[in-house]
Amino acid sequence: MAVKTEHYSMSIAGKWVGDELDTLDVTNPANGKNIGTVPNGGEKEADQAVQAAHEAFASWSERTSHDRAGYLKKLHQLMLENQEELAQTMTLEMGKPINESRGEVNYAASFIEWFAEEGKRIYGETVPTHKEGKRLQVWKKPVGVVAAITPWNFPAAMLTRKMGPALAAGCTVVMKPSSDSPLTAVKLMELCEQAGFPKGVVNLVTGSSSKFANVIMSNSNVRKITFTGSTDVGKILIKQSAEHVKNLSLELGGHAPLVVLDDADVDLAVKGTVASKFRNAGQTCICANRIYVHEKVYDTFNDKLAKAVENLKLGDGQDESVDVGPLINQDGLDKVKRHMQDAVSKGATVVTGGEPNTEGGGVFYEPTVVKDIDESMVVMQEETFGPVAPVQKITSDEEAARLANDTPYGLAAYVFTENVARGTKLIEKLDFGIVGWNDGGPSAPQVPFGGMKESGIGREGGHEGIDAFIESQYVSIGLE
Ligand SMILES: NC(=O)c1ccc[n+]([C@@H]2O[C@H](COP(=O)([O-])OP(=O)(O)OC[C@H]3O[C@@H](n4cnc5c(N)ncnc54)[C@H](O)[C@@H]3O)[C@@H](O)[C@H]2O)c1
Ligand SMILES: O=C[C@H](O)CS(=O)(=O)O
Repeated sequence: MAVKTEHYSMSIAGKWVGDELDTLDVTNPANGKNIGTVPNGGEKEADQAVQAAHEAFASWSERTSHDRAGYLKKLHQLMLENQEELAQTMTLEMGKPINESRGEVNYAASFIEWFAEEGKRIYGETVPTHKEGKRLQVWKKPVGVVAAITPWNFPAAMLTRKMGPALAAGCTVVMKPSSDSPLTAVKLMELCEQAGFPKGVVNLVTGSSSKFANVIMSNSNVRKITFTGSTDVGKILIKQSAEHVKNLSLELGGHAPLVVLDDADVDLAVKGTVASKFRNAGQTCICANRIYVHEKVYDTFNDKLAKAVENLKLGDGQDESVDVGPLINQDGLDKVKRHMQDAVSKGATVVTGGEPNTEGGGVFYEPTVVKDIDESMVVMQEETFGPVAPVQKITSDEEAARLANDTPYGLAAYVFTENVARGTKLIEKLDFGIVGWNDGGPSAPQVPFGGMKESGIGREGGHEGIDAFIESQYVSIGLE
């Protein structure tokens, strides 16, 4: 794809705006080249977007769910028709291999499709009365204006996983993507415009996150804030939300354990480990971060995993044959290097990989397997967010459960065993919102995705995913 440095705009109240503002550069992490600029929006633009969403809310929420579904289904169709442009944009701005980007577009579109229909199933209740002359009902209504803040690692899916249910429920939306990957959001906004969403129903602001947060936390017209990103930022937002008791949904960081028991199908476990660990160069919230392998299969697993990892091709995601792209930026590379230096200094052994590669201005790290790991190493304590598979030996199911749960995080976990009883008993002990059992890729639009402990509050996707955008209104009807 020919890369030209283009300026892109924000969209507020159906108008493309912000061209008078300073700009933020968007950089291709595979080569460090500037691929575009977006407006560096501030509090004024955030306020304007909230006002536009507020003014559009009454008419949008009064439409029927079937009418709203029509717009969402049109957006779904446009996303699939424009899959290649969305995917190419995604790969250019955040490095994901092009085939993964194409997959993400389909995944992102699936949330729009699924929630177009789910919006038709927002049922109220009639509650048996306790008193003659009274009738008790529970009505469901859209929460109102929704502010959505999203991360860079899934530039399309993290937005549609929020805007899909929000719009289906009758809410209007103000989106603020990561400044590391705003261009996919711009393209998505263009498709919303083509789908015919009324002006102000969907708005896109780019620029300062903290200024955007200041506005959405203090503006009474914002009734819901939905955030996906790191636990550290999530904690900042929780504190900020206290002053006006803002309704928050949080999808935060992970540090997934992956447990291989001695009766596991080792080939399947290796396949699942590669699928989970090296997707998006290890930069997903549910990547296996800590791998625990029973001593009886430890050597076999490590040998097979190393062979599989050595077959992974590292390079520019625009190359169709590449399996692992760059990290998002130098900070991401530095964190991976820090984790590896700490592990090796404490006795870990690199089985394959283990080196950074910044040739041509990119920020790459070789797909890596490292063994002789123990829990004192930082790689087993902090989310690495990179293509490093640290493997620690275990001797029992009990030790597996103890080590797996020994983390503030609780997003995803993986268990490989062929024994139903062992798997059931182990998974029941795990404090994680998502568990892959003999499966390294659990995500889907129709299931509740989210974490326990410091991995978040609430769920996205599935029946539960639309609840975040609905208020229950109890109506007590006197018939005297
Ligand atoms: N649980 C999930 O579903 C999920 C999904 C994707 C990513 N993540 C997590 O996100 C992290 C990686 O993404 P990231 O680097 O973009 O995370 P991040 O927390 O640095 O940024 C996320 C978003 O928040 C914005 N932001 C940053 N500081 C802010 C502030 N003070 N106030 C308001 N907004 C602010 C950023 O601009 C970005 O848009 C990882 O921890 C990953 O596990 C979680
Ligand atoms: O990075 C976090 C994403 O939610 C992972 S997934 O694409 O939903 O599996």
